[in-house]
Amino acid sequence: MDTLMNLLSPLTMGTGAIQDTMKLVVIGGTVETARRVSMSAWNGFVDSFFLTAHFSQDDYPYDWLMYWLSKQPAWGRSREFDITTRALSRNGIIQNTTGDLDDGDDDEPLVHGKKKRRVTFIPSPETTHTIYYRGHWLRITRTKRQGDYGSYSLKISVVARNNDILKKLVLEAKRTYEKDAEHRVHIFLADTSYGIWRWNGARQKRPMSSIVLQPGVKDMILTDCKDFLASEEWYAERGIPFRRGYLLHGVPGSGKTSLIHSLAGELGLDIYVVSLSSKGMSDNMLTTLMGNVPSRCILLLEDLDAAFTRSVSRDSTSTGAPTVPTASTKSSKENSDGSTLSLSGLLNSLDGVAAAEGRLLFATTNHIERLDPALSRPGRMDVWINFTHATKWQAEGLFKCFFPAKPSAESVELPEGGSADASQKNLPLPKRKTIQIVPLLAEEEIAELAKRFADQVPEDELSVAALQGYLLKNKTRPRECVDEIAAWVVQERETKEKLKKQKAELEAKEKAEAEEKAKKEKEEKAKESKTKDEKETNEAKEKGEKIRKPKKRVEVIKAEAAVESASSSSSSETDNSTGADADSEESITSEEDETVTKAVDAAIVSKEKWVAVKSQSTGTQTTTEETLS
Ligand SMILES: Nc1ncnc2c1ncn2[C@@H]1O[C@H](COP(=O)(O)OP(=O)(O)OP(=O)(O)O)[C@@H](O)[C@H]1O
Repeated sequence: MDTLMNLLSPLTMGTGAIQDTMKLVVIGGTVETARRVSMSAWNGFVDSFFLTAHFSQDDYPYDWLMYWLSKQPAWGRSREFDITTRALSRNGIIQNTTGDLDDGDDDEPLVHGKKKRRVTFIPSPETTHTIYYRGHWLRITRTKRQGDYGSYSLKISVVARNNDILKKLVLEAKRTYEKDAEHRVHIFLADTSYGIWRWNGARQKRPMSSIVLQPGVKDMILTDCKDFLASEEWYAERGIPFRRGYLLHGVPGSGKTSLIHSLAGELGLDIYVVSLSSKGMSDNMLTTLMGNVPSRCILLLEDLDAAFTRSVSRDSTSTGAPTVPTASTKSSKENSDGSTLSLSGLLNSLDGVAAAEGRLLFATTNHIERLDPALSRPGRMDVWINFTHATKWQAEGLFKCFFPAKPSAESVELPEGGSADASQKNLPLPKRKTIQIVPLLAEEEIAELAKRFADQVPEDELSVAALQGYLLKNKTRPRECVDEIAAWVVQERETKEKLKKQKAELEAKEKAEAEEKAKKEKEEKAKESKTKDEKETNEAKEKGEKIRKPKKRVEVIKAEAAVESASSSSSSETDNSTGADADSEESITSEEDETVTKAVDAAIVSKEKWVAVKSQSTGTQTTTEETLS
C-alpha cells in the first residue's frame, strides 16, 4: 500500500484542487438540473391552465386573425416581428397590391405617380409573442407546417377558465377582416400543382351602375342571385341540390367578366377562378378543387370553350364517375401541357356528389356553339345571358357614365365619379379627392350629347370595350368626343377590315405552309420507304450469294475428291476436272451456312480418310486400284 501511495504521490499533489473542482461540477450540475426540472414543472403547471387554439392557414379564421394581429398596436412594442408592405393573405401568399389591406390613408397624395405604401407588422414565424387582450395575456406562435406546401399555422394560448376569450377574439378578428373586405372582392385562383385555392388579390368593388347592359338584364341577374342565396331551406325541403349556374356567352369585350366582378361586390362574395385549360388540370384535380370551394362564393369557369378546343371530349363509355387516367386513356387524352380533363370529369365536378353546395357558378364563353349540350343543360347552367356588341342604348349609357352631369349644388371640387345623375347613384363615394378636370355640363346638355353620341355609333358592330377605349381617350372632352365619334367609327371599321385581311392572309399563309410541309413529309416518307425496300432487296441478294458460294465449295471438294480418287485408281488417267477454286476465306455465319460448312467438313474428312487409306496401301505396295483390279 505504501508503495502504491509512493507511486501516486506526484499525482496526488493537487488532490485538494481537483476535489474542489469536482465538488463545484457536482453542485453546479445539480443546481442546473434542479432549475431545469423546476422550470419544466412550472411550464407544465402553467400550461395546464392555458387554453390553446390552432388555426390552419387553409381556413378563413387564420386570415381573420393574421389581419387582426396586423392591426394590433402591441406589435409596436414587440421585439421581433415581420414587416411587410404587402397585403396579408390567405395561404400566406403575400401579394403585392396597389390597395393594401392596411390602406387607410387614401387622402395621401401620390408620390412620383405611385400611392404611398403603409407597412404592416405581422408575427414572425417560430417565435412566441405575447400581447395583452381584454385582461388576458395571449401567447401567439406562428409555425411552418411540416411536409406541407409551405403553409403556416397559428397557435394562440391564453390563461383562462373557459374558452370565451378565444371565441371573442376570433369573432372580433372576423368582424375587423370583414369590415375591410366590405369594399373589396377577394379573388382566389386554382393551383393545379397542389389542388388548392390560392389568394390572388383583393380588388376594389365595381359598382353595378358602371356596367351598361340592355335594360333589365342587370336587375334580372342580381335578383336571381339574391333570391338563390336566400333560399337554402327551400332547396333543402325539395331535395334540390343548392346550386345555381349562369352561362354568360357572347362576343369578347362585352362585359361578361366585369358583370361577375360587379355582382361579387354587390353580393359580398369572393370569386374562385378556375381555368380548365391550365397545366396539370385533370378530372380528379377539378373534383378536388370544386369540393374545396366554400359554400357561399362565386365559382368562375372562364372561357369554357377553350377547354373544348383543347380536345376535352365526352367519353361515351364514362359513367360520370371521377376517373384516374390509365395508360391507355392517358395517351389518347393527355395534352402537351399534361392536362387530362374529360367532359364527364367536368360534369361530375360540377354536380357530382363531391361538388360544393351554395355556390354560384358562372361560366363564360365566346363560342356557345362549341359547348356540349350536357354542359349547358338546366341544373348546370340555369340562366343564360347573351352579350352582344354595343347597342345604341349601351353607347348612350356608357357616355353618361363617363361624363357625369353637373350637380344641382355648385361645387368647384367634385369627388371623381360623384354625380347627381340618378343613374350614377349606385356609384361608391370615392375616398381620394382630386381636382376636377372634366368640364361639368348641365344634365340636359349631357343627355343631348349622349343621344348624339349614340346615334353615330352603329348598332351591334363595335364592342363595348372598344367604345370604352375611345371614351377614355377623350375623358376630358365631352363635346369633341361626340364631334369626332363618326371619324373614329370609320377609322375603327378600316382597322377592323385591315385586321381581318391580315388575319385571312396569315391563315392562308399558314395553310399553304402546312400543305407544303405535309407534301414534303409525304415525299420524304416515300423516299425513305424506297431506300428501305432497296436495302432489303440488296440484303436478300447478298444472303443468296453467301449460300450459293459454300455450296459451290462443297461441290468443288467433292469433285476434287472424285478426281483424286480417280487419279489414285489410275495414275495415267488425266485429270479432266476443271472446277473453280473454293473460296476458303469466305466466312459463314448464318445457320444455313453452318449446315453447309458441316457438309464441307464432312467432305474434307472423307477426303483425308481416303488419303490415309491411300498412303497405307502405298506402304504395302498395293494400291487400291491394284486391289480392286
Ligand atoms: N357592358 C359593359 N359595361 C361596361 N363596361 C364594359 C362593358 N363591356 C365591356 N366593358 C369594359 O370592357 C373591358 C372588357 O370587358 P370584360 O373583360 O368584362 O369583357 P368580356 O366579355 O369578359 O371579354 P372576354 O370574353 O374577352 O373575356 C372592361 O374594362 C369593361 O370595363
